[in-house]
Amino acid sequence: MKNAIGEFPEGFLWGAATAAYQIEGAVTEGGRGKNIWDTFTHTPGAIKNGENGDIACDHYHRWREDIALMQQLNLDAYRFSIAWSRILPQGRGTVNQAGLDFYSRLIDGLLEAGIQPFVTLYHWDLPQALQDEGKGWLRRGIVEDFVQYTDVVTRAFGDRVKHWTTFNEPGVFTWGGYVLGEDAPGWRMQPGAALTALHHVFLAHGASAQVIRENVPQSQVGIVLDINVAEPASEAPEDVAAALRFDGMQNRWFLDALLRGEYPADMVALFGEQMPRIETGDMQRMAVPLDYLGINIYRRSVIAHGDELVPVNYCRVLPPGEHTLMGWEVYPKCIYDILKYVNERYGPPKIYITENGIALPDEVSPDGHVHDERRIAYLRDHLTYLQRAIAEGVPVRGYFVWTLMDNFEWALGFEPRFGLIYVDHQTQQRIMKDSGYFYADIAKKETAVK
Ligand SMILES: N#[N+]C[C@@H]1[C@@H](O)[C@H](O)[C@@H](O)[C@@H]2O[C@H]12
Repeated sequence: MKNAIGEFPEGFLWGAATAAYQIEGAVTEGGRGKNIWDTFTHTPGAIKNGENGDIACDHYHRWREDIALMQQLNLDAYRFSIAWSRILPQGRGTVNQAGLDFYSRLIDGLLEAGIQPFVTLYHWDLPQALQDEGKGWLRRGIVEDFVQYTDVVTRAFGDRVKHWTTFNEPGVFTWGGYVLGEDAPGWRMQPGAALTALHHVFLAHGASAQVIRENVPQSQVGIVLDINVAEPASEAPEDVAAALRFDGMQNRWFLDALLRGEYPADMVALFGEQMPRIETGDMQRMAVPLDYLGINIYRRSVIAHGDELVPVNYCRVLPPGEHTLMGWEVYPKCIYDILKYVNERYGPPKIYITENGIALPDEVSPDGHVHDERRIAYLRDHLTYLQRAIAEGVPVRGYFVWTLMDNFEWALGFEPRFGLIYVDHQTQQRIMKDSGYFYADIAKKETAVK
């Protein structure tokens, strides 16, 4: 198909992405159990401006309106996550039928609108009961809980949902949740805790993939990683070495483990005593074949030696130039660089760009519109580099903007606006931004030439 950016493969999917906790709200409705983000956001000082996702975008009640907006965007696909604690309020055991019913209605609505559902099983919102019972992902037994959750939802929706992502950004929620304290459950522990949690997530991923394939004929199974090419801040040996350690922690730890069944030797040596306990067969259990790799990409990573983050000892350098409301550099070539990096080293069968977008201080102009020219430029420039990577043979089969609508941006609350659709979080009014009209034009199918 051809559009204003250029030529894309036939069947290329134009989508947008969200996550349950960031948009649904209704946290005490429909039998939903408490999760770790409910707890974390109500912890004083944890979230900017003391904000939380109790209401968020009220998507739980407004999903029909939101599907209509997806149709206006000409979306082929919609990536969303299921809240584990809506399905299994205590994390395991009794299934909440009202939770299944909500997602069933959403999936039926998407299909009726001609939009393919791409489901993420876990986008950071662990049932609080599992956290309370045994420190959440630090307990190896959680793998069986995730298997039960996978079994319930794939039996319920596998007749209509074919694309299943097990985890979103496992590195972020383990490192952020168990080391940096920036994400739920907000623990500041040793990197060893994050590595142990991550090992159990990898095991849960492998076990979940098998259940998905057993329950869903013709399923497509993948995982979403935030991979990022590291550039040394200078030619100084300590910066070059720091960039290699960043590449090891940010990229090879995940790609080697999940695609090759081994942790990278240089990082194993670096972590030493902090390595997780690996039981016989673990590495084979996690390295199950994938139908696709999801990549979230926002920026490049310029890395220098740093003394804080022991033992990886790297820090990010922010180059001059345009920056987003997240304090991230705008560097569109990052999408080309990461796709070439992954394809040349790992050669996954299929890749989706599962998140790409920019946080801006969007405002409604007196004319009632949101003139977000910078987001249009960001999307246009990244898509241009994406098209170049595809033209050079990288098997990218779809692109999902982060995000459909302005939502709860975790520890930063509602201030960073990433949406194609503006949301007034007081009134819940939705307004299509100029970038939404731009994206709708990109995504629209060429009208058949009569
Ligand atoms: N920050 N930021 C925006 C975006 C976040 O809102 C998503 O939930 C994550 O998957 C990923 O970090 C990217």
